[in-house]
Amino acid sequence: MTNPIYIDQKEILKRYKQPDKHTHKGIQGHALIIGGSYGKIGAVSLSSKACLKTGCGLVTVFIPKCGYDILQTGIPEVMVLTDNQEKLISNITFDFTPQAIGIGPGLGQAVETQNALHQFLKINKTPLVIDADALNILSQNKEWLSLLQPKTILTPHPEELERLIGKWHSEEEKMSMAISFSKQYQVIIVMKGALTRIIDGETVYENTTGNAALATAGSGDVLTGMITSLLAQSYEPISAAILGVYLHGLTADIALPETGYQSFIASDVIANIGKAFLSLEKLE
Ligand SMILES: NC(=O)C1=CN([C@@H]2O[C@H](COP(=O)(O)OP(=O)(O)OC[C@H]3O[C@@H](n4cnc5c(N)ncnc54)[C@H](O)[C@@H]3O)[C@@H](O)[C@H]2O)[C@@H](O)CC1
Ligand SMILES: Nc1ncnc2c1ncn2[C@@H]1O[C@H](COP(=O)(O)OP(=O)(O)O)[C@@H](O)[C@H]1O
Ligand SMILES: [Mg+2]
Repeated sequence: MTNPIYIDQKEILKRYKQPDKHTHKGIQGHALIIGGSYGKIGAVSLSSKACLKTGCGLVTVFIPKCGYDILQTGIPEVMVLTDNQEKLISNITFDFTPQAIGIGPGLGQAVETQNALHQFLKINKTPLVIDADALNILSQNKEWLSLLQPKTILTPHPEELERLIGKWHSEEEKMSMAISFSKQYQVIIVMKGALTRIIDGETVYENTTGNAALATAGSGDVLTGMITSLLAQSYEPISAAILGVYLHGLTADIALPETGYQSFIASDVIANIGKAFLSLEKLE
């Protein structure tokens, strides 16, 4: 493995763009988050709220019918489209053009949902973040990987990564398998874990923020929303991944003195996104 590029303040300030003071919600990016199934609507709630709080102008979710009231009352700022099915997604349709899509949090892996993902991937040309069950479905149908647009962002945790690229026997082997996979399918891999690395072909980035407080349900769903938001705001895919991972980790570093490791939850990531952005502005 070549030496990684550290994702630190210097790397972030090269990429971070302050919003234009004349901007408006119509040009600040419209993101679509697709996911959820019965019992896992929370994953979409977390992801879509994080998406809004990371600065895009509009967020729509596409979820099964059972999540409609939950989303509309829980996060009134988010717009909601529903599938025909009550408990799962079976046919992904929407009548607008988002600037970025995040798919997978809480999605489940029902056969109908697998078919819906397949049909979606066949026609999708929008910048895309793929997480959680959407990754698991791809792992079971590896021939669909060739449908992905170049620079699609995949965000696996270690178990999802293993399902996707196969078993490794050493850290070196893991890295070389991930690099080969990234090159073969031209995808960006956010390899999540206690240490998060981002693979873009031969180039490897290593994050410097975050701590064990992030080992909590839904923190990855939040990351998906954050990266999708940055992608919708016209960041290049690699910059959206780098900035998203850095800000996500920073929220836990900022909150730790108040929450400790134990009481920090995914909603605390969302609550601290503002402070994470403000700390970048101070550095400029
Ligand atoms: N509130 C909600 O609705 C939540 C929904 N979630 C959804 O639940 C579905 C299943 O996702 P899960 O990730 O829980 O299930 P998975 O079966 O994909 O992964 C869980 C397993 O992965 C391994 N793992 C995870 N992080 C690891 C690390 N850093 N090092 C080593 N091993 C690690 C562990 O063995 C763990 O038991 C997804 O769709 C996800 O989005 C979860 O995100 C939890 C919260
Ligand atoms: N010990 C840790 N130190 C730093 N970051 C961690 C640690 N454990 C988990 N994380 C981060 O938390 C997130 C967990 O994502 P994921 O496993 O997908 O959670 P979920 O599916 O529950 O939302 C990832 O961004 C990961 O890098
Ligand atoms: Mg996850």
